[in-house]
Amino acid sequence: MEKVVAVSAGATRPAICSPSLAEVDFRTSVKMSGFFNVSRLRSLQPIKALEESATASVVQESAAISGNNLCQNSTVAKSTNILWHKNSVDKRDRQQLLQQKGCVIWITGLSGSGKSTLACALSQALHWRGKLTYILDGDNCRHGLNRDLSFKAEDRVENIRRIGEVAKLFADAGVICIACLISPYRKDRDACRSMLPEGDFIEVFMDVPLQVCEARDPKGLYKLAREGKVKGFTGIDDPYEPPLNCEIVLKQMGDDCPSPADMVETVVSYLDENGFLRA
Ligand SMILES: Nc1ncnc2c1ncn2[C@@H]1O[C@H](COP(=O)(O)OS(=O)(=O)O)[C@@H](OP(=O)(O)O)[C@H]1O
Ligand SMILES: Nc1ncnc2c1ncn2[C@@H]1O[C@H](COP(=O)(O)OP(=O)(O)O)[C@@H](O)[C@H]1O
Repeated sequence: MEKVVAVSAGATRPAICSPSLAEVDFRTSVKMSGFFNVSRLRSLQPIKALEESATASVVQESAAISGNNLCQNSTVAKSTNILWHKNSVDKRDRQQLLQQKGCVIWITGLSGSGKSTLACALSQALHWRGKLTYILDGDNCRHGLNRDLSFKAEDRVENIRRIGEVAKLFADAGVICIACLISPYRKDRDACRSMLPEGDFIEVFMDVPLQVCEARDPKGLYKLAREGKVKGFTGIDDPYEPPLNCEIVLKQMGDDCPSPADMVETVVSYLDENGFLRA
């Protein structure tokens, strides 16, 4: 796997700015050409052939997209007598429409390491390039989808698994899905990786020292954890397992943390070089 280390802040990088007219025009034309491609595809393919291919590939599709590795995950499958329904519009069609490849950018790191800041800046930069993104933020998901989960180990495992499953659906929709959650356990991040086709899970490690995160402490939670008022806080009295071999490491160099714009550039370059920004 390729490892990219971000340069330290101080290097001159273009600032994130609003879209130019040329970019807006490009965006419009991408949408239009995508629409015509899919319409043409559908009109050329007889309905019967579509139905046959739908039935024939029940097993393949469920293995590729659904849960062929469900048993490796934390939950045991309890549903029985279920069949996978294949749709006539598939991931390739959606990617053609969007002129991009669906994938998951999984941002992991301590609280305060800058996960949400990067996710937000990255989503904005890609949006301006006409790319469809969606952010799954751990904090935000805990307001709804994962509101029943605490921070004890088994609930964190389930939090990671659910976000992994949702991220997989977004990637299948052709979207560049940005998941940003502490996800402290290596095994569970790897389980999310294994849900996706090879190469489509891009793990980004915010390699920021605990002291820096603690000094930032934007929510005051480190202070509460040090005072013993919040128990089981990651990095203080709960573990964080850094990735061993992830795609991108965004590392603090000396006293300088790379700026969000530098980090965005590193990730966008990776996406570009690996073909995710075209169909
Ligand atoms: N005990 C404990 N440990 C760590 N974090 C805590 C805890 N309690 C609350 N918070 C806040 O919840 C945010 C982390 O949620 P995640 O869903 O990303 O966590 S995890 O992946 O399930 O470990 C995290 O947000 P971020 O700072 O954005 O990471 C914290 O603000
Ligand atoms: N690259 C950066 N350099 C300096 N400060 C940053 C950087 N990224 C984020 N921050 C600041 O650090 C704090 C935590 O960032 P946040 O994105 O909320 O982290 P996380 O989502 O990992 O908890 C915020 O106050 C944010 O403004």
